[in-house]
Amino acid sequence: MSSSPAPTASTAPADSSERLGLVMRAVSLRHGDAAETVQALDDVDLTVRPGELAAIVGPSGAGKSSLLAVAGGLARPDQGTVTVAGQDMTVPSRRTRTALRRQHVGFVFQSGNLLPALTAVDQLRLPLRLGPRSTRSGRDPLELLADVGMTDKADRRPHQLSGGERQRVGIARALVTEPSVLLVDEPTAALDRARSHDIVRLLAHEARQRSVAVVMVTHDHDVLEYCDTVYEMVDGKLAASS
Ligand SMILES: Nc1ncnc2c1ncn2[C@@H]1O[C@H](COP(=O)(O)OP(=O)(O)OP(=O)(O)O)[C@@H](O)[C@H]1O
Repeated sequence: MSSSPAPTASTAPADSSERLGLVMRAVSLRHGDAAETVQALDDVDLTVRPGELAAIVGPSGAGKSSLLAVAGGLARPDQGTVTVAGQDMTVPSRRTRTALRRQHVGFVFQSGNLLPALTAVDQLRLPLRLGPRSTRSGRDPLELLADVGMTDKADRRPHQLSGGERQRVGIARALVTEPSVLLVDEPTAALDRARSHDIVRLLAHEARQRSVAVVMVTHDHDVLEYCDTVYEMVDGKLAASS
């Protein structure tokens, strides 16, 4: 783990480089109803700058998935502010949030979440077609597959790929629209130790190379050495890990 940039779970005003990444301030989210309420996020502050790979660790039920959902505009917080590339991800309109998400956010899931019928290169072409006009030029899918070491498997479907290869395609797919923020949920859950290291090294490399702010939820303490910052989440509260 490198020592810079320093963890920034603070309420200081965002500078211009912060604004290009992810900024969450005093964010709270409750699930449930009046009878039973869970405080999934409790006054969370988080800044992830472009080029930074931030890891979030913590026990099951701590609120990690809730944090990713709010950061990507999938859920609206009860309180607080969330910006991605300076855009407000908490606006009431679901349609606006979807458009912002497609333009500025990429998601990587546990096991790639690829569409079974599509070849690797078509997995990357699809978000370019679905995205807003500004993302349609995006990155060249074949070039991006080359960057993640998948050139020779561009025409394979997911069932013809290993777990690590599927995850590489999932990462390339998330990057093809040139997002400002990448939200990554347990990318190594289905991988052995060597593949896990490869994948997180790749994420760190891509974050720096493309100036993307990456938030990775993980249970895998083995891969934290590749992360710039590590946060711990417990009972909805986020703290910089010592
Ligand atoms: N839709 C929901 N309705 C009610 N409670 C929910 C809902 N989604 C999550 N919760 C609760 O909110 C809390 C935080 O859940 P969350 O999924 O964010 O945790 P997590 O840290 O991602 O857990 P895990 O590591 O097991 O995936 C938990 O107590 C969970 O039971």
